[in-house]
Amino acid sequence: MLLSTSSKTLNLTSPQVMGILNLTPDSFSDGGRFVARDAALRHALQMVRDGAGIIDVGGESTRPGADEVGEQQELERVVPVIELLRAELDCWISVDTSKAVVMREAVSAGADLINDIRALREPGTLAVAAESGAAVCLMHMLGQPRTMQQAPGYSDVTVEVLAFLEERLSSCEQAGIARERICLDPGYGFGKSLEHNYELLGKLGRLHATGLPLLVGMSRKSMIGQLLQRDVTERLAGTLAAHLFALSQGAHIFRVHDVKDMSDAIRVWQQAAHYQG
Ligand SMILES: Nc1nc2[nH]c(SCC(=O)O)nc2c(=O)[nH]1
Repeated sequence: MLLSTSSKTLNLTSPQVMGILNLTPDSFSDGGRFVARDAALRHALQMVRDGAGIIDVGGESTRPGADEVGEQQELERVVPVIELLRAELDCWISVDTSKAVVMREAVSAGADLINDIRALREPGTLAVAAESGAAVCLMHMLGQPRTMQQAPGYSDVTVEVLAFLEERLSSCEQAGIARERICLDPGYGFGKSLEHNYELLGKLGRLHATGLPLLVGMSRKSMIGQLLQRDVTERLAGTLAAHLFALSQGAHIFRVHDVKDMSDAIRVWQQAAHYQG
């Protein structure tokens, strides 16, 4: 299984860890720690040393209830950092954004993957993604971050998430984005109740129907915190368990804050899986 841009390819026969680099002062789990550019670079370098194959750079917090960030502010947060990372790192760089202009400038600055929680539904984003040549992650979200957790409802969450992703996939293909450039993400915590999230994790294998790589992101999220009644600094064990379950269901890319721990967990899991009958 591969994920490609117009000029390079990511080998997904081995699980890939995507390290989260939040450049937003209100990010719920490390808000404000990495706003300074040199701190951002140091953290990214450490995540690569710890096993990250992708660094995900985000300039807008999309935790439940978060307010939107303006275009100029998001550009000023992410573009200089992507330029800095590009100059120092060989790994893939993704930009976590839903804005067309941020996608365009981030890819020009060296981003390899457009990670869009709104699955290229915002104005101009399909065209920008298509002409950028970057890889794309299409994620399911019900509603918008400000209100998505108020009363999410589905008749069958897995069926509806799969249908949404297949619809976005066909929109991408019509826009000229080749399937080899696309990975899919069920969007844990984005318009889902606790039960919806765990049903979607338990049935994650259903999303292989698309034949595309799967990216999952559950790191320190409320689906861990609510179940365990743990605050955000106490969610590592739950985070690792959830992502190893996704690995057992064939997921390919794991978007986490704690890269070293996730890399260690994957190695131990793979060592045993190697001997599985
Ligand atoms: N593809 C993808 N991108 C994301 N960006 C965020 S921001 C909220 C947080 O990290 O809690 N979550 C995700 C996710 O689950 N998947």
